[in-house]
Amino acid sequence: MPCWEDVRTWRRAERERLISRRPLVPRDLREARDGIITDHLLSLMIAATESAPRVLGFYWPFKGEFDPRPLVRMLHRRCIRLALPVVVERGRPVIFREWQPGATMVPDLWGIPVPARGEILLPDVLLVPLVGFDGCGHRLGYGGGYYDRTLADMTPKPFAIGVGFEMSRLGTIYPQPHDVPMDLIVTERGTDCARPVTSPATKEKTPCAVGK
Ligand SMILES: Nc1nc2c(c(=O)[nH]1)N(C=O)[C@@H](CNc1ccc(C(=O)N[C@@H](CCC(=O)O)C(=O)O)cc1)CN2
Ligand SMILES: Nc1ncnc2c1ncn2[C@@H]1O[C@H](COP(=O)(O)OP(=O)(O)OP(=O)(O)O)[C@@H](O)[C@H]1O
Repeated sequence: MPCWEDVRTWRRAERERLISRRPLVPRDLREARDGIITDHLLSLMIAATESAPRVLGFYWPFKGEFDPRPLVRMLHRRCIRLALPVVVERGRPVIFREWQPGATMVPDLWGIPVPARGEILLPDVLLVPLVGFDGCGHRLGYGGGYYDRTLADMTPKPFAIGVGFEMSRLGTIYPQPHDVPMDLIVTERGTDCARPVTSPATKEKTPCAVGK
């Protein structure tokens, strides 16, 4: 494994490359791709499986991320509670504040809207945006380490679903000890996971299906 200094330099360049490619995809293709991912996630979440949430942590999309808002509006109608990550301190885990349709939003440090108020919740399933990812469920984010710190800190650990696009797939992200792998990756091609997953409900190890 290369040293962390080299990995950090490589990650910075890869992030820039991957983020700059996202807006180049024509809008109609992006919308179609988001629709397919929404359908995959909806089937995962309404099935009685390890990925059916009581409280779903999602994110407010920025920089061309998959838009989970149509999905969460459907889940809200099914009485699933929803929460958004809020950075309360740089370099610390995020908290999750409840979000409901029509909630008053305020911009965070990066201009990402977060709920102005709301109960602090502990999601049992988490949607995590991917800047890049590899076939072992490792992800590249924006470089702040927020999701890694948050997942390392949460007990019980939520079922983490990385959401991204096939164009962001990498051979490896050169995983480091602090990188927390996703339990499942969802792209427009389907679900992808190379390791056994632990159900938050049963804590039993279940073989991870690679379904397309
Ligand atoms: N939609 C969304 N919301 C989210 C996240 C996310 O990844 N996506 N977060 C997940 O963490 C948290 C916000 N964290 C962020 C961390 C860094 C940057 C960012 O763009 N940072 C630098 C580059 C950092 C570096 O390379 O050192 C930049 O301004 O370009 C943005 C958000 C919580 N909310
Ligand atoms: N659990 C942790 N405790 C302390 N520092 C951490 C932890 N997890 C990650 N970091 C630090 O965060 C920094 C960014 O890590 P990394 O490059 O993996 O970010 P990322 O996964 O792309 O970002 P994000 O998780 O915000 O999307 C690194 O310097 C790393 O050491």
